[in-house]
Amino acid sequence: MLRIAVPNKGSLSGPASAMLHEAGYQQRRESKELVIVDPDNEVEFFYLRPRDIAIYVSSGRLDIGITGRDLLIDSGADAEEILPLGFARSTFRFAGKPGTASAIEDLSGLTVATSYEGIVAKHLADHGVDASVVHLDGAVETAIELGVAQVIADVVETGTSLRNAGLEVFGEPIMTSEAIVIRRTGAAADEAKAGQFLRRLQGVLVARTYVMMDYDCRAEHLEQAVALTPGLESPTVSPLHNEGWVAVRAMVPAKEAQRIMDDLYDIGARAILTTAIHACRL
Ligand SMILES: Nc1ncnc2c1ncn2[C@@H]1O[C@H](COP(=O)(O)OP(=O)(O)OP(=O)(O)O)[C@@H](O)[C@H]1O
Ligand SMILES: O=P(O)(O)OC[C@H]1O[C@H](OP(=O)(O)OP(=O)(O)O)[C@H](O)[C@@H]1O
Ligand SMILES: [Mg+2]
Repeated sequence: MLRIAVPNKGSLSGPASAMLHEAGYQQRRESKELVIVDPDNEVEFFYLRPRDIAIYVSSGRLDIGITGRDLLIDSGADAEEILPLGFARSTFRFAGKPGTASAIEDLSGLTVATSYEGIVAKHLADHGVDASVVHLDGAVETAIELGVAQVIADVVETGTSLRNAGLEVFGEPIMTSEAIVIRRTGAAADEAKAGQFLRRLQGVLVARTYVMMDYDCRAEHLEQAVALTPGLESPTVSPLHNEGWVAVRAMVPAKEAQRIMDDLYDIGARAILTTAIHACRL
């Protein structure tokens, strides 16, 4: 049985369970369930605090976990990223009242409030800056107004929380984060069950980001058309009953589908269709 840690709360929880469900795994029916077994897929899911997941995985008691890259780095746990999942994207940044600081060097002698003490302390040390770090559990934007710190370091997605607190980011982003799959550092990469789990998630990522495109074009335009739709390996080309015409089928990035359809039309392709990919195994 493969043992997998899944976030039980917060920004990662809903999208992680949705992705696992899309990959064909059973997920919990209500938010108080702590452990569920999916016997058909021989997987056991443990719903844990996102911040604790790297620690469980590094201990070797759980094989795989879904967490945030920032949480993994902050934990300092002996676990490694094996697959980025493309949701819960954020940057991790310093912010303060306008005019407080414009670069990390300005933080000498100041106090930084954060929920990610591990990341911040290391980042300051790497830059040789001697600042104090105070750990807060959340809502760190308010720490400045209440005089606990002059500066914060926090997760920024839309920037709304900072704006609402009258704060501005400064300096270079400390890191960028997203949801990731982790395993214990150096754990066997090709372990059959873990490999199958990763292939399923990769299949979901591809199904979410690609569409299937079909079109007809004149044989003499095929090379031009194929340059627009190279596919993942190579497009399928089949003869049409009408002589001199071929049918082409290739996967294309969903974001570019409309532009590619326009370009194909311009070179004379017709009957251009896109269809969603429900699931895939590359
Ligand atoms: N607004 C956000 N947008 C995108 N990702 C976010 C956001 N807030 C937190 N995250 C990401 O979620 C993970 C932190 O999850 P965690 O559950 O600890 O905090 P949370 O989502 O802020 O939940 P809560 O504060 O309600 O406990 C990190 O990887 C962080 O980058
Ligand atoms: O840039 P934004 O789109 O505003 O998102 C970033 C905010 O979201 C998270 O807060 P959350 O609501 O989880 O509260 P918390 O600070 O108590 O964790 C994070 O800690 C930031 O405060
Ligand atoms: Mg939060």
